[in-house]
Amino acid sequence: MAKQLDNKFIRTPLIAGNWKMNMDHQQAITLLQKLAWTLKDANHDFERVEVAVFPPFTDLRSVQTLIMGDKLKVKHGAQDLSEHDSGAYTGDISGAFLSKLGCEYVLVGHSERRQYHGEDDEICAAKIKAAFKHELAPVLCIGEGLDVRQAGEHIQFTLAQLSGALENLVGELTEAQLGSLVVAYEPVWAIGTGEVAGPAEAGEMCTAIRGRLTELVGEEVAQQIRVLYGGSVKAESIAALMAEEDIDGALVGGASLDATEFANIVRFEHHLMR
Ligand SMILES: O=C(CO)COP(=O)(O)O
Repeated sequence: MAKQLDNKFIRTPLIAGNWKMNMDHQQAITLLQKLAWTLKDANHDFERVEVAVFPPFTDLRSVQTLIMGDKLKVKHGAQDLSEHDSGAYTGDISGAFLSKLGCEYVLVGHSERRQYHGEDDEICAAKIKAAFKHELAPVLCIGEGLDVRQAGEHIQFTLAQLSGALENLVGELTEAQLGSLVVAYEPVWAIGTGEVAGPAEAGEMCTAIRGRLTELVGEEVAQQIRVLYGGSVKAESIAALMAEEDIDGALVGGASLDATEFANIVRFEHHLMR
């Protein structure tokens, strides 16, 4: 979320861990407990840097129970949702169910869903709408593949994904809803490869995303929307990324499965003593 100070919006950094298809519900409890203890020992200020985890669907009830029971300040979300509320959609998960499980966020259009499940901008738009309907803040994932990057067309490609998902929705959403949106720039060539985008390159893209958001929703709302970077983020690379003006956090994959490493990413301002 963003706070207004002297007519300037201060966006609270968000460090989010996308566990993907890893950690059953028992492993999820162990990982989340270790993360919570590590951050508590470091006196982490969750108001200063927000922390969220995105476990597999089967873990969400266990995660919700642990967070509620131990009053943890870690937030949680889901990795996907159906564009439908209920009905004959075998295997799909409704945003209504996710909201009941305490989810505050939901990923929409992750590149792996675009790749393996054929999710396009139209489906992403429908999922964003469903997310807001069920009071979930959507995290819209966009980003180019290696071929597009090598062709030097990565900025227009990524901005087209952003516009494709949002432009027909803007008139139906409130400013509060739009301001709660999160956009995650995740260049596909950096996901799972160990090749993190350089801060300048990631920063340039996120500034371009902020510019397109301004065109779509206006300056005031665009300044509230957090733009994250994702793609091989590690404790050693996060600080330089966060120094970029339009990067408000990270969507972390592999490194989020290691509580100490992820806690060091969260504590990017002052890494934990190893
Ligand atoms: O896809 C990602 C997060 O959603 C990034 O994954 P990695 O951090 O493993 O590259």
